[in-house]
Amino acid sequence: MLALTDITVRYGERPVLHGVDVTVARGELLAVLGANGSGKSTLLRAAAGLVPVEEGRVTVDGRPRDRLDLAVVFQRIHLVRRRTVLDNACAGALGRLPLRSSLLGFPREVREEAMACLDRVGLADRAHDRAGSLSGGQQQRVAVARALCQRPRVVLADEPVSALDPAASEQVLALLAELAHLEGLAVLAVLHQPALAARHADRVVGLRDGRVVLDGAPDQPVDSLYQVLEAVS
Ligand SMILES: Nc1ncnc2c1ncn2[C@@H]1O[C@H](COP(=O)(O)OP(=O)(O)OP(=O)(O)O)[C@@H](O)[C@H]1O
Repeated sequence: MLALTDITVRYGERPVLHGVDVTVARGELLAVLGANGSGKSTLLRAAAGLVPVEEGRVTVDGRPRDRLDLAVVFQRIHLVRRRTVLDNACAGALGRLPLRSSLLGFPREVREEAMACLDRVGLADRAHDRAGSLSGGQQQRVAVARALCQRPRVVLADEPVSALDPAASEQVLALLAELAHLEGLAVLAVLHQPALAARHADRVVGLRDGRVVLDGAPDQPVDSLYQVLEAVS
């Protein structure tokens, strides 16, 4: 479904991704692991079209990626805290609504769809509360509902649980896996916790210095990704 092929990204003169190939199948949760600075977020941003790709291509089902194909969930949860949970979920539909209709308030069918998305993440009963009154884990689930309301085929999650406690992290990862498995989405999640990836992902990709150095079973040893190269004396 999602294919990143031969992706090279440079920040100024410095290459940070060197011809990276990554695919995510429909119905699959792929975890991207790697040490700080290995290029995980840059890979996700390249997939989302948020950084210019010097070489390579991003396709969804073999076609050049369309902006609406992909929804992004960030580590820092960007909800409008003083608006309701439902309004925040509705915002996922903005990309396909004419400007005028969103200025007048979300149409009924969008509100119904957003309610269904909130139900999907287990938060329909909080729909009319202010988003800012929810816990961090609940807010991240609202962000997932907003992503779903975009009707994407691919979900890209950039360290979605880094700010959450262990129980909320398990819940959000389990939700992302469920969306992949039951809704047939391709989900790519950048993670800092190999143990979470082992429990929830279908496959892991490991990056080191902007290159893919492992790709396979989620419970394989990944220590080598985090080993600091010892200085040669
Ligand atoms: N906007 C930017 N301008 C210049 N260099 C950048 C920029 N963003 C990232 N980099 C550099 O690119 C490299 C890869 O960064 P990236 O954020 O993709 O790594 P990461 O694996 O996600 O790291 P972390 O785990 O710390 O979030 C790093 O050396 C970083 O300093």
